[in-house]
Amino acid sequence: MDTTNMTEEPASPLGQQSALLDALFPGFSLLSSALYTYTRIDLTLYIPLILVVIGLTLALKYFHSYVWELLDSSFMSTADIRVDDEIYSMVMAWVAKQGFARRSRRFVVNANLSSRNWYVMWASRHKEEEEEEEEVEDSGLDLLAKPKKKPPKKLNYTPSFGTHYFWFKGRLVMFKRYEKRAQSFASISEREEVALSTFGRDPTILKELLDECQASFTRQDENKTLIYRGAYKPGTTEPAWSRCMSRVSRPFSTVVLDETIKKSLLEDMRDYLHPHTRRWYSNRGIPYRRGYLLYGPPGTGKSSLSFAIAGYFDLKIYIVSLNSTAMNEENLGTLFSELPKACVVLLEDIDTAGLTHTREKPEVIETAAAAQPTAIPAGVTPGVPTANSSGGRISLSALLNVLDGVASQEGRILIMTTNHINKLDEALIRPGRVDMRVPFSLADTAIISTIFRGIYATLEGDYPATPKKANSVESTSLLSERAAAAQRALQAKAVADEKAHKAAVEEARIAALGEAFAKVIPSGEFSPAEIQGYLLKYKRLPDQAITNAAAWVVKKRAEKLKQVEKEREKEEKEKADQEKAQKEKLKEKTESKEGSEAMTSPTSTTSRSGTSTPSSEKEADEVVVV
Ligand SMILES: Nc1ncnc2c1ncn2[C@@H]1O[C@H](COP(=O)(O)OP(=O)(O)OP(=O)(O)O)[C@@H](O)[C@H]1O
Repeated sequence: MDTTNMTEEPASPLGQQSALLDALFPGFSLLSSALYTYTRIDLTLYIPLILVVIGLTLALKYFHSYVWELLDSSFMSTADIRVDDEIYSMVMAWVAKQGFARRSRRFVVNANLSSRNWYVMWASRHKEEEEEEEEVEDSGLDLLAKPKKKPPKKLNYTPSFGTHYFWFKGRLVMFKRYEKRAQSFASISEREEVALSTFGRDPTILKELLDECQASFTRQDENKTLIYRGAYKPGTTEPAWSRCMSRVSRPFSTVVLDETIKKSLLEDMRDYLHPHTRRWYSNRGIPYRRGYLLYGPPGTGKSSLSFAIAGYFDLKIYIVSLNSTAMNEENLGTLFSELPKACVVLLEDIDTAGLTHTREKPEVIETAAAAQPTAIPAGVTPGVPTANSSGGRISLSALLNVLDGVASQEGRILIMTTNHINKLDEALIRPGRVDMRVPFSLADTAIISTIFRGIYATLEGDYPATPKKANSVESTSLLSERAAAAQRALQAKAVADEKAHKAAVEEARIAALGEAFAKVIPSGEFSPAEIQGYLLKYKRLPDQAITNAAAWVVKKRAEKLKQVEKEREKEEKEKADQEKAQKEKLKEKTESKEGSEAMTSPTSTTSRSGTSTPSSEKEADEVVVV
């Protein structure tokens, strides 16, 4: 009897089906035979069941997404939020403060201020400001006390990709953050998309939510000047304004400037920004724009005044860096066309912007710009800079086109600052482009003492308030309520009077010291920035500042002399180098000319004069050339 066949394992029932199943589910036969060997379970028997389950799952998935899509398109309202729009930062900053974001199990964490996302910067900055406030409250008056060790910076959390649910005003809202697969080349933060949805066809609740996000964002910016700079939109080479920071608005009074100039500047701007003025301009066909030129030596307050103006009129400030490597006419035009209706546009140090000083050669740069209309990698503008003879990327004509062009938003205040007004082309500062010129000068006696008073005046919030004394009236329980109130009022008045008297005495003392200081500092020799820098070394020691002022003047003069000497040497060296280079160029030219003459000689020389050129005549030629 052949026992071999009896002891043999029964043939696997997979048989011929295995090839087909393997094609459908790779590795199926392997898995099935392994399962059969160890558990004696024949998977092929379950295939119909497995297929039904898979089919059902797919059908359910399809049905679910179909139903969801139907629901989404017919019964839901959705707000799509673009990541390159400011509202994105507003929504994310709001979301970061919500409970559902804090409880989220999958989240995005940001730690650093240099994050691309403005909302992170915003949130961190506000946290820092809150911490600073707390620090001020906690610290005493001991200025020599060792600073407390700061705790590590708090992290910011926002929900990660997926759908997150939360309640807003009794309605269920979905916060969806997902990846845009179409842009798989961009970084993950640039690919993301955000949307807010709610059930119901009425989107009012979403609009209310977005309003709240905006309100909470802007509430933090009260009394602040918002500063914007040109930047590329995330993941693109399209220029757009990007909010780079917000600063506590500088009170106009802290910029020291001739009072009449200040007053007329303010009146002019107030009139320009008046709601009726726009109509006045349009009725007369005059473009509703106004330009100001602030000129004067460095450190005299031009930028400070620009920021103070923006703060005073509660306008955003847009800073244009004409020197930026990524700036060209096209980008500048786009940025100007995207300015809001009323704002301050600041073109700083316009004389150093490398504008061509003529309007005759614009075609060179335009050709170059046309050849390179898009795809400017951040920080690089290939081709364009070389077209500009003075090294800038924008020609004067291009800038003028942008300033006057149809794309340039009406209603803006244009402020240009310069240290060298005489270096500017007349076309740039002609009336219509510059309607008011504001001179800034080195500090005279009045400015010196004003700066001194500004530094040493005791202002609200300089020091923590002294702890309140126990109210003696409270304890006198025998006094009637009315008498106690009267006494309290009297006491408060006495305290206020005493405070006012002390403040007046202190003010007079500082004013006298300011005058003494102004006598030591020569008028018209130092900029307000230099004087402020000196006084900051003696922040709380006005007497010492006066005592050491004369020595500072001597030191500063020596430094300035040295600087002038250095600059002169540099200029002389540059001049000598230029002359040398010119001579070498000429020499090369002459040599090549001689060479070509020698090659064509004697025919050419004979044809010119009929005789061979005598050496003396050749020398004479050379002299003429030189
Ligand atoms: N007129 C001024 N009044 C008050 N502060 C001033 C004045 N001038 C300069 N300062 C102080 O000096 C510093 C530098 O001033 P600012 O940047 O405004 O000068 P600037 O004229 O714009 O200089 P630059 O031409 O170099 O850009 C600031 O901190 C500012 O507070």
